[in-house]
Order: sequence, then C-alpha cells, then structure tokens
Amino acid sequence: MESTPTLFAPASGFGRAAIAVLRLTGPACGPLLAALASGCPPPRRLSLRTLRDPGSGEILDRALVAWLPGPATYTGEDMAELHLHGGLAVRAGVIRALAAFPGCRAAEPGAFTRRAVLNGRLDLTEAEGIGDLIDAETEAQRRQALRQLDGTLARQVAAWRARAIDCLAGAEAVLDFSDEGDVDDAGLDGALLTRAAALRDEIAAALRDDRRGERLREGFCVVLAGAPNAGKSTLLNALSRRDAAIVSDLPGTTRDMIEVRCDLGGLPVVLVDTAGLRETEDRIEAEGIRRTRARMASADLVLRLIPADAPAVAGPDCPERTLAVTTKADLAAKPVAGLCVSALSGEGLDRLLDAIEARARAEIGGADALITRERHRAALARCVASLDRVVAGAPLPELVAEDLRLAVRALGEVGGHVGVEEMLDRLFAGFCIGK
Ligand SMILES: Nc1nc2c(c(=O)[nH]1)N(C=O)[C@@H](CNc1ccc(C(=O)N[C@@H](CCC(=O)O)C(=O)O)cc1)CN2
Ligand SMILES: Nc1nc2c(ncn2[C@@H]2O[C@H](COP(=O)(O)OP(=O)(O)OP(=O)(O)O)[C@@H](O)[C@H]2O)c(=O)[nH]1
Ligand SMILES: [Mg+2]
Repeated sequence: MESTPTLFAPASGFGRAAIAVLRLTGPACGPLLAALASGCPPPRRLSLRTLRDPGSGEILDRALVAWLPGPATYTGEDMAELHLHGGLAVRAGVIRALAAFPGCRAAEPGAFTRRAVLNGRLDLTEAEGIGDLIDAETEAQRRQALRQLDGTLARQVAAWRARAIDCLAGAEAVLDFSDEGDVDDAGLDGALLTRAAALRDEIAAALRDDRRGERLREGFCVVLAGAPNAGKSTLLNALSRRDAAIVSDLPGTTRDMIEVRCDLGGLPVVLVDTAGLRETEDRIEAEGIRRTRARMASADLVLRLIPADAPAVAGPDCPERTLAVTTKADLAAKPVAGLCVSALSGEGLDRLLDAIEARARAEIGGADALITRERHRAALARCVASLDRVVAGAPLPELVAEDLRLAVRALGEVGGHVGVEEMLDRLFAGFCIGK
C-alpha cells in the first residue's frame, strides 16, 4: 500500500521577499530533513542549518528550519518548515529538491487544512474560520473569523446536536419498548415533543439574523445609481480615493459595473459604480442598464444621485434601502436640502461616508453573528423543517424517530461530521496554496 504523500507548499505567497516559508506535512518530513538539513533539528524551534540538494550535494541556502513532530501539529502529522531567503532562485532550487524526494509532492490549495480536518484537528466550521481569517480585509471580518476559528459556531451546533440526539434516543426507546408496555405513548408525546419544540424555536431564532454574518463576509454593498452624467463614476473615485472608473462628459460612459472594496470604520463596504439609467437603442448600454437594475435590487443600499443642475427624475424603487444624494453641489443655484456632495470641491464627502458607515454598522456591525455561510443556514433550516414535523406530531413513532434522525444529520453536516469530503472539496476550491 502506498503511504500518505508528504506535501509541500510555499506558505508565504509568491514573488521576491525577505523570507519565504515553505511548509511540509506528512511521513517523509523526518527523512527529508535528514537528507536536506543533515538531520532533524531539536523539535519545535527554529534552528539555522545549511540546506543541501540531497541529489547533488550542492548548497541551496542557509535557512531557519523547524521540525514539528506529530501529532501535536496543525495537520496532526509530522511537519516541517523551511524559512528560506526569499529569492526566486533559492525557493525554486529548494522546491526542485523537495519535488525530487521520494513520497513528496506539491500541495493543492487548502491541502494542509484538509488534512487537519480529516485528522480531527479542526472541524469544518473551524476550517472555514481559517479561510475567512486569511480573506478578512477589515477588523469586523477578522473578529468574526476568529470567533468561528475559536469554535463558537461548532460548540453551539454540537450542543444543539446533543439535544437532538437526546430526543432521538427517547423516540427510539419508545419504539424498542412499545410492545413491552413499560414506556407509553404519552412518554413520547409529552416531554419529548416539548424538548423538540424548544430546540426548534432556538434554532429558528438563530436563523432570524438578517444574514448579518454572510453579509459581513461579503461586504456591505452600496450601489451608485442615477441618470447618465449624474456624477456616479466621479463620486466613486472621490469616495474611494482611487482612479478606478473612467469619467467623461459623454453620457453613457460607464457600461460595466466597477466595484471598489473599502474599509469604513472597520466594516467592509463594496462601492459599485453603474451604467447611467436611461432609455437607449444601444444594445451594449442596454445590457449595462439591465445589470445595473439587477444589482440595485440586491444591494444593501442604493445611492440615488441627482445632479444639482438637473431636474430630479423618477423616484426611488425601494425607499428604505435608498438614499437620495444631490451631486455637483458646486453648480447649485441655491442651497440644497439633504445629503449634498461635490466631488469637485470635496464638499459633503465625509458626511456621505459617515451616512454609509452608519447604515453598514446598523445592518452588519451589530451583535456577533453565529451563522456566516449559506451552507450553515441551509443545514440549520433543514433541521428546523424536520423538527417542525416532529412537533406537528407525526402519526407514527417511527416517523418521529426518522425526522429526529434527519435533524441530527443536518446538524452534523454543519461541523462536517457527515458528508465531509464533498464539503471540503467545495470549501478548499477558494483556499490559498500552503493553507
Ligand atoms: N510559522 C508558522 N506560523 C503560523 C502557522 C504555522 O503553521 N507556522 N500557523 C498555521 O496555521 C498559524 C498558527 N496556528 C497554529 C495552530 C496550531 C498549531 C499546532 O501545532 N498545534 C498543536 C500544538 C499546540 C501547542 O503547542 O500549543 C496542537 O494543537 O496540538 C500550530 C500553528 C499562523 N502562524
Ligand atoms: N462641476 C462638477 N462636475 C462634476 C462633478 N462630478 C462629476 N462632474 C462632471 O460630470 C460629468 C459626468 O461625470 P461622470 O462621473 O462620468 O458621470 P456618470 O454618472 O458616471 O455618467 P455615466 O457613466 O455616463 O452614467 C463629467 O464631466 C464630470 O467631470 C461635480 O461634483 N461637480
Ligand atoms: Mg460613469
């Protein structure tokens, strides 16, 4: 039987840098350090070693090396780290030597974390937390990722699952002993159904969170909309302090949507510049306008831009998600009420940013969210649906038990106790090499 392959990957990104870290996991780590670094250094500390190509004996680098014997490691396997000089040729030379070593091969994205999950070091929600932590661009996202990595969701779901299993055991006892007459049907109907109802209500309440966790991961989406030449692209550039969108006095300049991610007071906000809304014969512009309307419909907030020197056109589609903003304030004949900005003079920009931040804080910056992905939500909703059927009082104890089994299973999926391989494939499709 072929033994588990030993995987290696750059863990510190690509390109020239002061130091480049390569990490390795698997059974060949020990033999590899013996060959490459003339022996395993003392465990769990960095030691300076000369690295030689095991084939040719040529010196590749003088590097800091860590030997991390399993199972108390990130993956649960033997691991090693090589902290190299970050030159391209140094790294390429060491990688070539590693690839030539028996049983060693390059890791795919997420491979280290996949092994950590398969070896029981992390559950699926904690692995997701690691992915989110690496992707976190703002403080609020980092805080949410660390909470999930810390096992907050895992512990809550495990507690719910234990209660569902408890109900299931009760229902199965009724099934097993119903012919013996010492457990009556009232035992199933009464206490068990009350406990199942309480569990269902608790999970259903957790689901009523306005998708705060998912939206914090994705970013609070603000769409800049309005007639051609309203100043959308100019405002996007001014708010994000970047020259992201093309500006011109020709109406219909913007066709493709342009997104800029910003950090507003620690919250992730995605500003979206769009095609100006108007009737048009131009097929490409019309497609841009169709996409704009779709994006407006899914936005967290729409800024409806109205130039000070033009009459206001058709009102907002969805008032509670729309802010009217007067643009080109420098061209106003008389003072304008409400939010009013000039990208030219900078007037009103800070006030508009404050207004956006306040909206984002109210919607995604509040209490810590438990659910952070659609995957968790779908599984918990399935659990609630099964418990609904239990509580509604199925005609047969067999059906009650089956629905409780489905509820337990759905909760198990959140942590990856069920169907983990398939979910890992999906999760790690978005991971970095070396993680
Ligand atoms: N150089 C380096 N930095 C790194 C990592 C790494 O692997 N290498 N990490 C990698 O992601 C992160 C730190 N996370 C880690 C999580 C668990 C273990 C680990 O070995 N856990 C063992 C031993 C715990 C202990 O000694 O207290 C265990 O849980 O049994 C290591 C790193 C970020 N920084
Ligand atoms: N005076 C003044 N002119 C502005 C201001 N903002 C934008 N403009 C001008 O208005 C014109 C249109 O600006 P854009 O930002 O391209 O307008 P848009 O809404 O993106 O237009 P489309 O992409 O065609 O829908 C340009 O000539 C800008 O220089 C402003 O605050 N003051
Ligand atoms: Mg534009």
